[in-house]
Amino acid sequence: MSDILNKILAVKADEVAAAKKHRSLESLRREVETDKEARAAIRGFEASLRKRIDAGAAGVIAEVKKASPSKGVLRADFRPADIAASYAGNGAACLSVLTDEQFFQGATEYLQQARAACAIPVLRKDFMVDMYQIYEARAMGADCILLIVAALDHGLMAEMEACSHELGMDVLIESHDGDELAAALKLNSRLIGINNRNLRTFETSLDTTLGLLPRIPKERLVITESGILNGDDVKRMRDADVHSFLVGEAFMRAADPGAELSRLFA
Ligand SMILES: O=C(O)c1ccccc1NCC(=O)[C@H](O)[C@H](O)COP(=O)(O)O
Repeated sequence: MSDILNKILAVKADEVAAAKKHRSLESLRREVETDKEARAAIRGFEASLRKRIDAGAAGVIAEVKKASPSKGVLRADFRPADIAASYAGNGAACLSVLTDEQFFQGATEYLQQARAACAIPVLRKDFMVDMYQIYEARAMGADCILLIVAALDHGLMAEMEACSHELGMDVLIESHDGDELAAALKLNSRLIGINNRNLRTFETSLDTTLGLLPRIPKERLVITESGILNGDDVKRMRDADVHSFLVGEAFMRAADPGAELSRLFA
């Protein structure tokens, strides 16, 4: 069955094949592994979230996303550097920047512009299907990558996680149901994302996070993702002891994304 997630994954496989023709994995790997300056400049993604949470605040991963398959264009006047500076100035712990072009109107340059405009860590938000993209993520300056359990078999996911850690990046493992969560918990990363949105149907419910929460050991850091739209949503999560949030649409639709972050998480 070809749902949107399958379509995205098929396009990704083609994109990676094309990228490898342009530049080999060996060449990309060599650049990443020998760039000591870039390695030293990696910003700690998990550390930034934990710092906020330990101080009693929410750990907000603020998303820089022009458009999405479920909602279309969210922000026509899209200036990643301004958005990033606005988020950082209003208490975001980290950024998530869409680099997928075809489905989210994202770009590698947007990640680079956003990261250069602030001092907080940046997640490359894309659909990883091949080891090549892990090196690509580091080469473009990402501090963290996303692995979506629904998109990967366990062996490849474990290999991608190990490689990312070796390169100094943190890894956010995303799941949406009990089986995916069980697979996520077999990995080493402490960052466990629960996506409230079903990526195949777009149905979104915060009950997804609340339902899976009791199964997650305390040493993992739970990040509730998608569908956080107002103060009641934030309160519902914080009352359940969930203090990390990945938010896109609510900020992207606001005239001033940073001011909206500040208002939502006041
Ligand atoms: O957002 C979509 O329409 C979408 C469709 C298919 C795969 C992934 C998709 N979104 C990625 C995300 O998970 C969200 O960008 C992120 O969690 C923020 O969600 P929101 O606050 O609801 O914009």
